[in-house]
Amino acid sequence: MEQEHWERKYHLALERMERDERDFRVLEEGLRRLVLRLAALARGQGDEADRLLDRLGDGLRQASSPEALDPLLDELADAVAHLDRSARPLPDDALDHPDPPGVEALRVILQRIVLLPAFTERGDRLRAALAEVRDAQGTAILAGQLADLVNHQREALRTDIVKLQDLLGEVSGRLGEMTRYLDGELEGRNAGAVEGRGLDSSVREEIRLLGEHTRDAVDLGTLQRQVESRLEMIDRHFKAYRSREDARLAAYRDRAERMRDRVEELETQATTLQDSLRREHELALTDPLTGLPNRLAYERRIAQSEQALRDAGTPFCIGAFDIDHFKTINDSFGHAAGDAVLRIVGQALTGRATPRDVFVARYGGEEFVAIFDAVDQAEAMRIAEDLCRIVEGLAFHAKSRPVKVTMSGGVARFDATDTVDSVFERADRALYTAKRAGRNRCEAL
Ligand SMILES: Nc1nc2c(ncn2[C@@H]2O[C@H](COP(=O)(O)OP(=O)(O)OP(=O)(O)O)[C@@H](O)[C@H]2O)c(=O)[nH]1
Repeated sequence: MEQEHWERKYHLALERMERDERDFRVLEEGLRRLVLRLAALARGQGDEADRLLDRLGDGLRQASSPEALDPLLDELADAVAHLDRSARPLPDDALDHPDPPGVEALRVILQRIVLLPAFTERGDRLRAALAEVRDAQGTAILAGQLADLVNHQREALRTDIVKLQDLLGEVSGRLGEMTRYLDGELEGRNAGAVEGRGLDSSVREEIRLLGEHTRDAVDLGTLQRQVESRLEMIDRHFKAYRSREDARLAAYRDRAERMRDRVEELETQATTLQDSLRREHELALTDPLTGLPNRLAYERRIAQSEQALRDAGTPFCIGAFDIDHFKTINDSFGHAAGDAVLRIVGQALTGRATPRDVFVARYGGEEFVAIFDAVDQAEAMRIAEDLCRIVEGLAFHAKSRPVKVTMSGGVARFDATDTVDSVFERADRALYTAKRAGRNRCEAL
């Protein structure tokens, strides 16, 4: 509202000045006529002066502006200065008399001049000068002064108008820019909203003061100073706001940067932790000697098979395996050789010869356990015997001597009434049956 108020005020001032300029044009025309009439009055002072007055008359009719008459007026004043002192003076009452028309016109124009505030001082002087006009010389000088005055005021007026237009352009541009900036700020950013509102109210206050101070400004200079000082204040608020905003943004970026670093650090830690947990988990489920799944892994795995049987009716069997006369290997070739046998047998049981869906784990000591998913007992037996053949086929040497390694197995199918323990117990019994039956073979129960 305040902005609208003073903008309207400036536009009014501009209109007034344009009106004044039109008045000046009328004034200029009046001056032209006045000089012609004064020239007519001055006629008869001498041939030289008359010739000049003729030229002045022509010049006045053709000249586009009073400045163009300056040289002629100078010439005229010069010629008049050299006239015979006894030349005929103007009649004493020439200025008071309603006639001749030149004097009346002069009066009218002077009245207009003195009505304009900017002319008051000069108008008074002109009026005084007018009272002194008694002869052609005085007439020419007065005409020159009038021309000067009009030119001077018209130039000053034009300069003022240009200045005012520049000022208005600057004010509108600056405020427009600021308004757009503030609109964007207040709309888009919550964090900066408080600061933005602070700036907004400061700017509004400055605009209010601007309106208040300029309301009473009487001339363009004062108006300009007021506007400039208010704009300077607005600029200062704006810059302070921008520097606070920049600082806030820098702090925010810094915080964001630190947070990103921290998140990266946490992500790395989480990955490391995950890796180590996975390793721990694998270790917990792996037999360290053979690298095979251990008994715990077997227990988890058989729970899954049991679940598949209960959910989808998928049958499965298990096999219990034990290396034959393992104690003898230990006793004959040492515990390390026994360990080597365990490793080699373990690798053979989980190697390429074993079907992919057969799960084999080290159960403990020299015992292994297998889960045969989705097969009946006969198929499980066939696979178990294959495994025994694989072990039998291993070429193991200890102390450069070939050592015969064989394995016996017992197979049991997981029945609906079975538990993990009961099925294992049956497979184990089948294993001992195989042992009793001569080893290196498999039995099923
Ligand atoms: N080297 C080694 N020996 C083990 C390990 N675990 C158990 N043993 C040995 O394995 C042997 C098992 O022997 P037994 O249970 O008597 O049976 P066996 O000699 O295999 O005879 P059968 O099973 O009847 O054929 C024992 O001597 C244990 O000390 C092990 O991790 N490494």
